[in-house]
Parts: sequence; structure tokens; C-alpha cells
Amino acid sequence: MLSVETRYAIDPATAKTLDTEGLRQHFHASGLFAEGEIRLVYSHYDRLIMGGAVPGTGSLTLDKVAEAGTASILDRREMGILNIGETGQVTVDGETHEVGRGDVLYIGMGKGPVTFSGPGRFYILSAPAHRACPTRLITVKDARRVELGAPETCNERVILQFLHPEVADTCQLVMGYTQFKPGSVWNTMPAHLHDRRMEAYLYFELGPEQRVFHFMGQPHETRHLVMANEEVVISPPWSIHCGAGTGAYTFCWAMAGDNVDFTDMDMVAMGDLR
Ligand SMILES: O=C[C@H](O)[C@@H](O)CC(=O)C(=O)O
Ligand SMILES: [Zn+2]
Repeated sequence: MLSVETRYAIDPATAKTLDTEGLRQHFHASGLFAEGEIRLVYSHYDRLIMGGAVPGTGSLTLDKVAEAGTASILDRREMGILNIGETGQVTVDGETHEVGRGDVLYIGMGKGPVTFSGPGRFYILSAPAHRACPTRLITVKDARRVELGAPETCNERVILQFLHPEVADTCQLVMGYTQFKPGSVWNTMPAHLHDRRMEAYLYFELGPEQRVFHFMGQPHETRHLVMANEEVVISPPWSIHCGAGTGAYTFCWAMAGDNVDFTDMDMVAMGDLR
């Protein structure tokens, strides 16, 4: 079963007038991982699609998505799939890929439909594409690792980059996930902006009683969203995106937009945050 929810892009002047519920309606998504279902969110920020596929005992096929306006979802799109569950299978273009926990499968434009099976919990990301890049399984050991932060600032972490120009060729999608050293809870602090690209975070491996306070908004006009396990936050190009957890967690970041240069960030000075 497929369900798709559309989220329109709004500007920062509108966003600053919203209350908590209004902010959540635009920028927060939950319940994406339901057994026997594919649930997608179609964002008008860079037309990124985010979603979950949990095949359970059966299999699930992702093919036509009316919102994309093509016969099959990947006719003019590329896709990245992160498995946050047990090892599962993704079949595409006549080939079945064994995707382990923490592995990422990249699927190039024109290669759909995509079939999911096994005990995986698949996080789906898709962006419009203009050329076909090779479909490729990128395992945890293939990822590029960037160590950042320090225990004194509670942000000691490693950024694992999977869809990144030095690891795998893509059109727009840049993605990976960030893991923390024990006791570190702050992600992406000091904060940054990249007006060239939007970003989406999936928070996962978070205990049921734990939450991440995710910060968004322009640097002089910040707001927070309280995030539980396996929830997504859409970060507009004009927004900071950072957070602190009450406990351990991992988060998947993904970007789409005008460039694929991971380091093209405008750092925000602490003194400019309000
Ligand atoms: O633009 C890049 C993204 O915000 C993330 O990669 C940041 C991140 O994972 C981190 O600092 O922990
Ligand atoms: Zn960013």
C-alpha cells in the first residue's frame, strides 16, 4: 500500500508566524515506517521525496507515484535507500541487492520500479535527476568518514558520507548519517546554512522515552521541534538545522538542490543566534 503526503514550500516570513502545530504540519513527519506499507512525503523544497518502506513478511513495490507525474517514480528521478532495520532485499532492474543495517543503495534515473522485501526498514530519499548514474550498493565500510566535535562540547561525532562526490556519483542527492560518541548529544552545532540546498533529517536509534530538540528557522528567528524516534524534519534552504538529544541517537541527513558540495556551508556565528 502506498500513501503520499504533499508538503508545500513556504518562505521564512510565513514560517515565523506559525505556532508549534503549524510548524509541525509544514516541517515534521512521523509514522513513515509502517509494516506492509510505503509512506512518502513529497516536499516542494527541491522536490525531495522522503519516506519509509517496511515489507514485513511480504514484499512492497514502488512504481507509479502520481505526484511525480511519470509512469514510474524513477523515470526522471534518482533514489537513495538507507536500511535502518535488519538485512533486507531491494530488487531493481533485474538485480537483488542485500542491504544490511546502515548500508545505502543508490539507484540511478530510469531504473524503477523498486521492490522491497525481508526484515529491513527502508528509508527512501528521491530527488529529480537529469542523467543516469550507476546503481550501486554502498556498505558501511565504503562510506567516507569525517570525525568532528569534542567531548567538552558534547558534540563528538562521526559523519558517514555515502552519496557524496568522493564516494558515489549522483545528480542532486547528497546523503549519509551521523553517529555520536557516548555522552555527545549535539548535532551540527555550531550551526550552518546552505541556501543552495534544502536538507532533511531522519532521527533514528532513539529510545522510546528520549527526544531530540531540533532547531530550525533563520539564525535570528529560531524555533524548535521535538522529535521522537524515526521522525523526519524538513529543513528549508533558509533554515539552520541542528539538535540536541536527551539520549543517544543517530540521524540521516540528505540534501538536494543546486550543488553537491558538502562543504558549501555558511557557518552561523554563535553571537548571531536568537
Ligand atoms: O550540511 C550538512 C549537514 O547539515 C549534516 O551533514 C551535518 C551533520 O551531520 C553534523 O554536523 O552532525
Ligand atoms: Zn546542512
